[in-house]
Amino acid sequence: MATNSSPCSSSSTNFLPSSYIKNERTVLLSRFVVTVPRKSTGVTQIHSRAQGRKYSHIKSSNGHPLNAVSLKDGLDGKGIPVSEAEKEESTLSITVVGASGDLAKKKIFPALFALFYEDWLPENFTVFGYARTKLNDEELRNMISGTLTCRVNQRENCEDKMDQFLKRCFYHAGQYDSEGDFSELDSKLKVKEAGKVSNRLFYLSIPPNIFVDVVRSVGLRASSLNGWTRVIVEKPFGRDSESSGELTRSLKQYLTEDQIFRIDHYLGKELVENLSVLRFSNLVFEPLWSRDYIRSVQLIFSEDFGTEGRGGYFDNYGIIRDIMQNHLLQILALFAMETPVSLDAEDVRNEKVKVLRSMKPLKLGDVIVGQYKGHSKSGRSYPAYTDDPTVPKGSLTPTFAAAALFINNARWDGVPFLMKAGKALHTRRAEVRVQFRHVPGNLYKRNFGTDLDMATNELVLRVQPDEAIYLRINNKVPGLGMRLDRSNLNLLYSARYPREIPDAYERLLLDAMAGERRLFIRSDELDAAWALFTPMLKELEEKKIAPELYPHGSRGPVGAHYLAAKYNVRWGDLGGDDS
Ligand SMILES: NC(=O)C1=CN([C@@H]2O[C@H](COP(=O)(O)OP(=O)(O)OC[C@H]3O[C@@H](n4cnc5c(N)ncnc54)[C@H](OP(=O)(O)O)[C@@H]3O)[C@@H](O)[C@H]2O)C=CC1
Ligand SMILES: O=C1O[C@H](COP(=O)(O)O)[C@@H](O)[C@H](O)[C@H]1O
Repeated sequence: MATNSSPCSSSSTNFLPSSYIKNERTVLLSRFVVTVPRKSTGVTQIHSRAQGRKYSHIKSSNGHPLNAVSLKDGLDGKGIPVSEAEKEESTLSITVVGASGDLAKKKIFPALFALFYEDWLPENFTVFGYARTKLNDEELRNMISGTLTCRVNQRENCEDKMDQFLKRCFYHAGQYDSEGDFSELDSKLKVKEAGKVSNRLFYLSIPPNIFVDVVRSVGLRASSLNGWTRVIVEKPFGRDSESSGELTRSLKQYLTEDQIFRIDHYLGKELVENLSVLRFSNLVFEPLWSRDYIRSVQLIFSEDFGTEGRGGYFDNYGIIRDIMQNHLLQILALFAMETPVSLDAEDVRNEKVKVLRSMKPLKLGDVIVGQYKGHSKSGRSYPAYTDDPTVPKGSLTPTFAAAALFINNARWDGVPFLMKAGKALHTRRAEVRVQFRHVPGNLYKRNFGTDLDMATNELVLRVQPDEAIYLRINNKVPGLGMRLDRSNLNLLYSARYPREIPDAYERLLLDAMAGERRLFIRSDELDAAWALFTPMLKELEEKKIAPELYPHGSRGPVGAHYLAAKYNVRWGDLGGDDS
């Protein structure tokens, strides 16, 4: 079967011709219509190898079977049905570029192992680590073995599974801008692929200044000749509209948009994924989902540790770019979008872009910034942000910010979407809080006391830790009198679903393998997101606005309260009676 003959449409298919990658190599290939014959292997043998594995019916996160998604309804690039044998003949190699780094060790290798542990990876898979650090295969295995864990509730065969997984892991040391080094990687990949249809996923777990170098080398020297090639790009995608646009243009010299998987790991979190389910599959919520009933929406992120070792990266970005412009804004878009036509990636992303483009660019007057200072408590001292040796002295980079955003459409006109994000605060938490309006003419007003705010209903989606969805309602305290209190209707995940919740990276890696783009950021979404934040960020930096200092481990600067008060709202996380 010929696989290399023509440039492909933008659909996702397991048999994307190599010309799907725009580069010298593929231009050549498409010009001379090179075809790579697929070696055939015994069908019986392949079937027996595949017996009992989940991968033959893998589902991506929107419920599509993996094969249906990645093989485009079981057709190859020319509409020819692809047999089961052919599907199983393909290989998948996942190359983690920046394998020696923090994210790779902490998240990516463990997520790959978790997928392997639960039989989500295909039969023929290989994992390669790539970085400059000189390591051999065994050293890579030793390095990552310390961070692999088995599901708490399924520890059987854990050691065996780890050994099996580690045997599939290999390492190639190379420079990020060296086409020669990537050619060598290509040769090693080919050996593992053994002439089968090869699908290649590259995870760029590296600093952003080398994204383009790597994509160039991958595109020119290490892309698949007969299968698909996809690249997962980690954030930050630029630091403003211009640099983000420049990055997108540069990447698109070597890749098509459909090959670029811009990851925002918050989209892979269980509760974020559930947001649309909650809204669109329950009759009770959607009718309330508008300015008619909702008084404010709050998106809150806090960490109880500082930049710790990442100060060098962080100082160039700050909390607004690190958390708000991506993670919190993505949640906002999912929260506020109209009902998509379907769960297909483009339908969902079209709705998200519409919301983002309906928003008013953030004004400096609607933002407050803070930075943590050193603090001593119970004989222990906690460092200031500027005590980090990788942070320049006198840095004005915000480690905390609160902002009020507005959506200029009929559904949300006038509703403040308040965001708050900070490092080195008193707790680690991420949540969405929906505050409903006061009950009009309430029969029970006098039972609430003077503070009507205390009596508003609030729906809380606690993304982490202790995933939960709860609704704060007014309730009669049992007894002969008529005393009301606020109680929670509480769906605590650990009680309802005792199974361990997969890490966000597992879901996202699986989707990238399946060619499912719904949870990845499209370039127009990214443009719209930067358009909202860039003017304010520029002004903040040009005016050298000094952040309000807050003690390490505190609840953050008081300015956040004034910002909420400006819109007649209180932060819901400060009420103190959370479940
Ligand atoms: N760590 C985290 O929690 C998160 C990280 N990210 C993003 O993921 C990506 C990777 O993050 P992380 O693992 O923390 O990054 P690291 O700083 O650990 O870098 C990863 C690897 O890249 C190489 N590298 C580092 N600096 C340079 C440089 N200046 N020039 C060339 N190579 C360099 C190093 O490998 P070697 O020297 O061996 O080549 C290093 O091990 C980044 O884009 C980051 O923003 C996103 C979310 C969370
Ligand atoms: O993207 C980032 O996210 C982490 C927080 O992720 P979480 O899944 O642990 O909540 C944050 O620490 C980091 O600064 C940021 O770059």
